[in-house]
Amino acid sequence: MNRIDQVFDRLKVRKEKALIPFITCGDLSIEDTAELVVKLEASGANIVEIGVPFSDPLADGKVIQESYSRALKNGTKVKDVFRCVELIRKKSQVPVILMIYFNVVFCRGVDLFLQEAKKNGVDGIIIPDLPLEERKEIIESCENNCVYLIPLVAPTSKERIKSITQGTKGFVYCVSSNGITGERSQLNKEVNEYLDTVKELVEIPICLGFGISSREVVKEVKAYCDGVIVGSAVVKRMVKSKKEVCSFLEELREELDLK
Ligand SMILES: O=P(O)(O)OC[C@@H](O)[C@@H](O)c1c[nH]c2ccccc12
Repeated sequence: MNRIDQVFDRLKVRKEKALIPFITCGDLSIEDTAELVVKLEASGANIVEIGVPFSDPLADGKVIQESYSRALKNGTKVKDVFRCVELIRKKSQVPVILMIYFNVVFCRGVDLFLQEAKKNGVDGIIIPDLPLEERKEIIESCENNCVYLIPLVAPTSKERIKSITQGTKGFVYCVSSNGITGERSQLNKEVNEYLDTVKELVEIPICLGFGISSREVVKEVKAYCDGVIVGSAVVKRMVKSKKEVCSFLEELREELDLK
């Protein structure tokens, strides 16, 4: 069974929500990135999303763009990302999802990429710029390797939500608002209705990401989704100190667990 399903099954029984931090691979050293993932799990993360640095991250805001630039400057390549997951697997079974731009997968070769992902212990991938025409080939290869392709839906997806999510597994990533990643002081007011709409259309868990940067925002949305994804707010703290990221996660965990 895929580790992502195991996590959501467990959370469902306990009536808990998933906390999913995003970090860039290779902004810190590969060893430190792996060590941080283990610490994030101990601080309350249920799944970890790891960004594969890319030179032209068109869906990302300033914080993640700059983190990717530093990681690329450090020489981070796809093989280093796999090595990082391999290191994580020596110490932890936390589900790992790679956030990766299509070009990087394509250059490696879809099948080869997914075989390596599986071999090193990756559980899912998110490809924000995946053209629908290319999806079939990727989904097939994902199936063969038991790696889940996590679909992304946005408030503008509307009647396409069903087709975007069809045949996908793990969870649906609901983007809170159009635009790029990055902290927002407030989420758009209709986010709860949008989450209710998605929930009605899909059978797998739904998680919300984009602009979740504080305990207050988590409090507002937690009842409407099965988990939250927190990127820029984590990356910003990660470069300051690992301790700071961990206490931030503990705070969000506490909020999610408040009934
Ligand atoms: O940074 P934010 O606003 O907290 O959003 C999560 C996000 O960082 C992470 O899931 C992510 C990083 N890069 C992406 C590209 C597309 C979709 C999602 C992402």
